[in-house]
Amino acid sequence: MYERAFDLVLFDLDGTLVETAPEIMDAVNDTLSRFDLPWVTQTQVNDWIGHGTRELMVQALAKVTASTAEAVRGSELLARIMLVYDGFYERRCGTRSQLYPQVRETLQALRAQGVKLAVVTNKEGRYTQVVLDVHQLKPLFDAVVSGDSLPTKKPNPAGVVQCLAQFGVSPHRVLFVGDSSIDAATARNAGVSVWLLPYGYNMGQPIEACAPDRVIKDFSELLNG
Ligand SMILES: O=C(O)COP(=O)(O)O
Repeated sequence: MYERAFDLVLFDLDGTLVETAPEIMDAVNDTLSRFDLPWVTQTQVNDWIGHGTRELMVQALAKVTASTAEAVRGSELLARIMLVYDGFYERRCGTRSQLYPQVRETLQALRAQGVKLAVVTNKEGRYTQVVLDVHQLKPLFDAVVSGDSLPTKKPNPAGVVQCLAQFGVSPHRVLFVGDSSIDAATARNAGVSVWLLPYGYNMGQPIEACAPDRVIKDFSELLNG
């Protein structure tokens, strides 16, 4: 039984709470089509998720224009692409994403135990809100920190530190639940425990390589631990 081992549990979003990659790929390819550029594959998109949507598009553009990420980052094309992506992502969001098994039930059970819950994602705020709204997740969280909420993103621990301060919780009472080496590094940088799920987006690497405190097979282990 969980028995309040943690007073605050922080969750990554993409690949942890929600399987988002299929519709992200759709929106990326909608956008690339609009600019007469070739499509990218699902595997490529999965491996680019983790550093925020803008960075994902940097990688996609570098790939399809045979350019470098550095050249794309400063380009005027990227700015125009992101504006177009916004519209396509709005339309695609909720069409092919889904909560992973037992996510809603587990979040509700943790709340019933008095555990504070927060999302700490590198996804930009405008996209985070769309995903949380579409899946009716907002009421389940006490705080949401997105990739552009603060001057830094994960693996910088600032988002975690902000949540600790907001809820007055010390690091040894905090758990980070994620799906990637970015989440593992974030938790370590903040001095909190980290449990990782193997089914998300970890840039093609096995989750064990991140050396989390635990690898859990699904959300039920957050309650039955
Ligand atoms: O949008 C991204 O690339 C990453 O989002 P995540 O931090 O929720 O995995």
